[in-house]
Amino acid sequence: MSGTEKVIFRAEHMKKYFGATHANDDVSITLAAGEVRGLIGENGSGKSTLISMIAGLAPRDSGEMTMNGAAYLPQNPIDAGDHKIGTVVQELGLVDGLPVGVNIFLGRTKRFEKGGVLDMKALYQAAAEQFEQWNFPVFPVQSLTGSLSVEEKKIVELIRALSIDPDLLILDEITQALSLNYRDILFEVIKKFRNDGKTVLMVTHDVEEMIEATDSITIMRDGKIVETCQCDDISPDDVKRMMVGRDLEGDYYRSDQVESYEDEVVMSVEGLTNDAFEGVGFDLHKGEILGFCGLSGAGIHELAETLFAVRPAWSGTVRITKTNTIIKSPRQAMLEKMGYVPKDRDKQALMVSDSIEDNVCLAAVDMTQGRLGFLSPRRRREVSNRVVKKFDVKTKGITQVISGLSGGNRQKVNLGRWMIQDKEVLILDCPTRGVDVGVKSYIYRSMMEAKKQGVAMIVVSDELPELIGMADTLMVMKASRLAAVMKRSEVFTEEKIIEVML
Ligand SMILES: Nc1ncnc2c1ncn2[C@@H]1O[C@H](COP(=O)(O)OP(=O)(O)OP(=O)(O)O)[C@@H](O)[C@H]1O
Repeated sequence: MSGTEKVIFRAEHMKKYFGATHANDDVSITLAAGEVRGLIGENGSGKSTLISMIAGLAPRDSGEMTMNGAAYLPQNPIDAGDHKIGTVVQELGLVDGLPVGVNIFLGRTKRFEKGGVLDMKALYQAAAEQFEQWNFPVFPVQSLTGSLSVEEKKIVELIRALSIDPDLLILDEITQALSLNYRDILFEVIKKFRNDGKTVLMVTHDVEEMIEATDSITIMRDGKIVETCQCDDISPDDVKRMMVGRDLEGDYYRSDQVESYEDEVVMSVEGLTNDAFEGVGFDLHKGEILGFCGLSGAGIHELAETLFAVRPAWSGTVRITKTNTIIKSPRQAMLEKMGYVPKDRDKQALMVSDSIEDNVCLAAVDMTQGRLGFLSPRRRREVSNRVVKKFDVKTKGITQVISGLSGGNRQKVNLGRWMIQDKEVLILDCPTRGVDVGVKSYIYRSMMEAKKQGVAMIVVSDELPELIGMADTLMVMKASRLAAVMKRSEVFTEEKIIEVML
């Protein structure tokens, strides 16, 4: 920032330890009014830790902060809100058992009290108005929050942060949870903040997106800030190099432009229907990467759940052709050599209070049995260490509890525990959500290796470049139905796909 700009927020010499881990090591950052600042760094570099201290979620060990010119030491997120700082954190921070409207004003319901009683009608009305004010479709504000999708929950968190009328809005990896239509609305919100002279601090692992959306970028590495640069003078490769401290070589995605897989059909889906989609049918071939995309509400994430029988089908079948088995439960799916990585890693996939070892071995139980069929502690350790090593999980060891890992490192465990197994069909819902550029390219390489060995993959994703870069076949869903099937050789372009999606 230049010397003439008004400083809105300042943090100086912030330090935070978790045991021996120095998560923030003398971090200083200054944000100006009307500035959109990006914060980027590898998984575990300390971004969320910094945000937690600013948002009043975690106390600092040392360091000073000011907000709007006054000393700032938030006791909790409500206190941060009172100082005009609104934050959307990386992990979902809503109470599932409360209505959407109540979550939006949680801890701030006093203004809806009349004679000591909450005026729920006024609260719901105000919640609906918040959605309208920011041009989001109004969600059912009286419904329980637990009934919403991951994406919808993120929007509720965003609306909650916006409802405090913040001078500083902090967004920790929100875009990766959103489909294109909601991303567009979010970018309009960010523009409005800039135009109104307010400030945004945003974290995303998508370097191109960050350069597009922000004015300047602060880069973190190993708990320290290494650089802050203006977006006008910087390329995506520059940012990546500063993040990892070296050049990242090679392309992310596969280079061939023709679909390539075997004739053998490994899974056949017919007329699959439930509350989220209708009449979905396709064949999945050995070694095929089959991508699914669609706007929010198209049903792609629910389809992934249904293929693995986590969500019931009302009609239709998912059949594994080799054994002619119709999949009716996740257990049966696992026995039929299927694996599933859900989008909601903390609620649907991982046991966050348990260790890396327990989480790996739950999914890879077949690999951890000894000769007599009992669980072998030695094999459990071997398999867990293999995941940590192969996926470069930043941790002190396999006994570390998942909740102590950064978001991206949790995702590495979530994905790695399936990818090390001898599976024939993998269903990957947003496989690279929250992982940094280096790990992303490793995941894509692992997918290509698995493909060569004949593993068939269904990749559901909100990232079109990822699907365009990796899929043999792309299925575009619209309004709960399959709207188009495209082959790699037809050359997928974002324009073509978006045209079908809209
Ligand atoms: N509650 C905790 N207990 C122990 N260690 C923690 C805890 N929270 C974070 N850490 C450690 O602090 C370091 C920084 O983590 P942080 O979540 O800030 O990284 P990040 O840059 O946000 O990563 P990501 O991109 O993966 O979200 C990591 O090594 C992480 O394991």
